[in-house]
Amino acid sequence: MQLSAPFDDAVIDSLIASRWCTIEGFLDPATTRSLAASCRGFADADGLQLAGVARESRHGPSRGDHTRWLGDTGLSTGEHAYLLRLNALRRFLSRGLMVRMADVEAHYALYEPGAGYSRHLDCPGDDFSRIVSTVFYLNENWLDADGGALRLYFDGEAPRDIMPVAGTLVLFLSRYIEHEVMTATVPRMSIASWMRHGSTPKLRN
Ligand SMILES: O=C(O)CCC(=O)C(=O)O
Ligand SMILES: [Fe+2]
Repeated sequence: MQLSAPFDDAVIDSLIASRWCTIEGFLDPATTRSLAASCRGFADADGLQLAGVARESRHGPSRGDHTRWLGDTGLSTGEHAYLLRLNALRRFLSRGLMVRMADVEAHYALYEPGAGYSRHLDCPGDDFSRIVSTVFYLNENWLDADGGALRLYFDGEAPRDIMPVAGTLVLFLSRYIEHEVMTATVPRMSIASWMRHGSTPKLRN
């Protein structure tokens, strides 16, 4: 797959109609594998930190993932490819949704077995600078029995579970979709990203 492969207009239609969608094969398998190896490497070298909400808050959502922001210490080839593709998607969505998203922020996340992230919105307090949330999954050979779904909640409808399978990118409108990371029985790796209005400082949580 080319990094410059076009995105399907159905992505825009789904985001408008349902406020979420998935893109399969967002990156090629080799790049996806290299990102998984980097995430594992950071974990092994103590290069991930317990995420902000877990460290700082006794109220609000509880969260057990360990994270590392992309770009804090330069970019690997795989990270560069990921951010190129994500920024192409940001420009595509900005046009399609007619919302100016100027910026992305992205972090690796590793959930060890038993860790989750309770039901929450990605817009803490009154900060609505995050417009679109995306999560790119890095887990090859994931089984339903491993758990670890991302559960999306909707008013008056059954929740939807997305399995964190390598190559899948899930997208949703940050302001509207409450969601939860269910615990897994094996380590669960991803890159969570947000497309934002560019005018406010990054949230870093
Ligand atoms: O990993 C996921 O599926 C979702 C992560 C999430 O909700 C977050 O980082 O805010
Ligand atoms: Fe979230």
